[in-house]
Amino acid sequence: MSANNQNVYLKATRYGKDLVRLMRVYREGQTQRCTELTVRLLLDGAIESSYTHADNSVVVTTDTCKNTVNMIAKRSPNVDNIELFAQEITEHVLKQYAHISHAYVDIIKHKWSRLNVDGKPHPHSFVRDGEEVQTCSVVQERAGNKITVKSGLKNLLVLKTTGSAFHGFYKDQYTTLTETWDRIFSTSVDCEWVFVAHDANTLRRVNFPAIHDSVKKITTDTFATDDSASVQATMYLMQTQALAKHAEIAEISYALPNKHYVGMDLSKLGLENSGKNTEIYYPQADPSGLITATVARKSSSKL
Ligand SMILES: O=c1[nH]c(=O)c2[nH]c(=O)[nH]c2[nH]1
Repeated sequence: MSANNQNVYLKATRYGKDLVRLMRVYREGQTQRCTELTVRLLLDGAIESSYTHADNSVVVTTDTCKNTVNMIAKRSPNVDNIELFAQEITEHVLKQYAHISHAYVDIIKHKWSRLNVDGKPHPHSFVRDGEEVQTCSVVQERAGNKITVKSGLKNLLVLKTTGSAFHGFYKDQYTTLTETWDRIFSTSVDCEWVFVAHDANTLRRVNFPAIHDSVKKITTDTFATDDSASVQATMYLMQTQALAKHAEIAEISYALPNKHYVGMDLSKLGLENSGKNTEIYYPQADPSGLITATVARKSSSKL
């Protein structure tokens, strides 16, 4: 049966190349820098006929999408500034292909930190010191040359051994959790913030790496120093501080798993391991709590 006979329509399209992996090395005399990325480039536009009429003439191949990422990486001085690099890709795509109306770039930047040898930064050696990644998501639209930029950090694993409580929660016949005034708090930070401006020139002036470092510092400083009443309350504190400090950020979202560490019952071994004497915990793989929130400005400020 032909699809044209059905009472259906093509509602949304988007295609391109995912998992484009690359390592960019910058050689600056004796010192070298490197950036490892995983990139996704998706396109949309006047491409309906490729789905509905097998018309490949409108298809910029996904192979070309991969080539585009690698070509821009080769000629760009900004690969380590992933938000700028992503904008260079979206801008190229809209200039090059008149029938493409939207370009979507998502980037994951993997962690390589410079190694120290005898206390000195080594010129060309690096270490993967943690699974934390930096992310960004850029959408550029031909109409009005509108650009949306999101930045993020993911998989930042943190833990504190005290300074966290959880009590006064809603109780009914299904509640078995005991209240605590002192517990381990551990989470893997997943955070994303959206920038206010919508044109390329304004966004070019934003110092994305500095804002990333600042949001990370607000996150870790607040995590460490807040006398936490709950994951919810600590998260909200992080969000309000990030918005207070950075006028460029329109809204900020977190997803924080509550990675439970449960005090072990060692009473059968004749050992006291409860209350203030809890020293041995079981790190529970699952389930974990999952607390999320987005905090935005009531009236969006301008850059
Ligand atoms: O900080 C917390 N928030 C919750 O919503 C919750 N629920 C729970 O069982 N423990 C916790 N901890």
